Amino acid sequence: MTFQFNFAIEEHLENELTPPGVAAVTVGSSKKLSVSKSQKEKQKDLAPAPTWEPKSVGNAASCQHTDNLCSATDSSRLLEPHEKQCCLRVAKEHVMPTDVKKVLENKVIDAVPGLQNVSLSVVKTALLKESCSGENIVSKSFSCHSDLITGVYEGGLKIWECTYDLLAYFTKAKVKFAGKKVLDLGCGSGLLGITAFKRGAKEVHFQDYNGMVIDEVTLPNVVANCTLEGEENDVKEPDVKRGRNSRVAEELCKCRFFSGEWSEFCNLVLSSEELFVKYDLILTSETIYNPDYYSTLHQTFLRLLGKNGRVLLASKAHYFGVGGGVHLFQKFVEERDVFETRTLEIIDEGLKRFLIELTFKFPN
Ligand SMILES: C[S@@+](CC[C@H](N)C(=O)[O-])C[C@H]1O[C@@H](n2cnc3c(N)ncnc32)[C@H](O)[C@@H]1O
Repeated sequence: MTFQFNFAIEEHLENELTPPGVAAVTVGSSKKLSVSKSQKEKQKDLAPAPTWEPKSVGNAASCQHTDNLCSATDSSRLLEPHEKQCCLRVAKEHVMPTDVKKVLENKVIDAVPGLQNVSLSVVKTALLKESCSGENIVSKSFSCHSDLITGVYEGGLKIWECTYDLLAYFTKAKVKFAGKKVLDLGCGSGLLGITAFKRGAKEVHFQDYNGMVIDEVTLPNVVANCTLEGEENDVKEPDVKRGRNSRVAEELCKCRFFSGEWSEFCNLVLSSEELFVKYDLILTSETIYNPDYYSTLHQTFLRLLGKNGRVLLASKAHYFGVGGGVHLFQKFVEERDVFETRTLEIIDEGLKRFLIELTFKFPN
């Protein structure tokens, strides 16, 4: 296991935050941190080296080769006592500001094939500078050398590679979104939901564990993809501009944003409308890494998926360090006997990855 920290940060921050025994190395234009040799050797014992080898998944994903996952016990050593208990993060709906352009203030836009995405390194640097405000997930993740801290930060400030697998599948399999109600579950950057939205979904809901991810990444990404297109032909006439702005606002009303733990999120959405219409499609990428969450995740599908709906799930075969993976999850689902699982695709290059569909076994 290569134990690298993927955040690009400014040098002065790095000096302040580099824990003892950790060496900073420069890779290309971004700084990466690696743990001291003895820690690295320990990690080697935990995971077979070849499975951690970098792989290429196209331009956009090429900088995100490795996942640094630490188990609950590993990460809890670095947490405050109150954070060590597994807490149910309360769910909350995040409302789109009236002036949508405000969401993009201080954001730098990166190119992801066919989509806009705020630069995650810029977001992380800004969050680090804000030091202790908010959830402080970036500095905690930094201290843990991990892309995940169980119950504190669940990885939404990175685009995980299975997102790209699912995006490619949408095109290859001509997945239909028109008129559908879609949930991007564990959305992080929200690229799956954004694609569904751009391809005609009737309504798209985005959920992430961390409110900060929704505010700093998901919302800006939705706005960027809704408003930036055709910006270069920007019109000067106020009437035309007003018309277009109201059309954008109308479009954005089709999106809703939620943070919080899955069972709390279910309670919130189910009670948010008198007659909640369940989702036709639940899209979810890299959300089955932790077996402790399987029961809640299964319940979420059960409670929120329409009877003829389907879940499209993308995952690595196995997540070293946390223990989850496709076979374990499929076994869990089979034992519950509620959903049928079908393997749609196996991507067998670099880290083995799977695309899976879940549908109700007995829709009636
Ligand atoms: C590894 S990240 C993947 C992010 C994104 N789907 C991607 O592929 O880039 C896992 C996501 O699942 C969500 N998540 C994981 N466990 C969760 C839980 N127990 N409750 C709520 N959200 C959870 C996190 O918010 C996070 O965004």
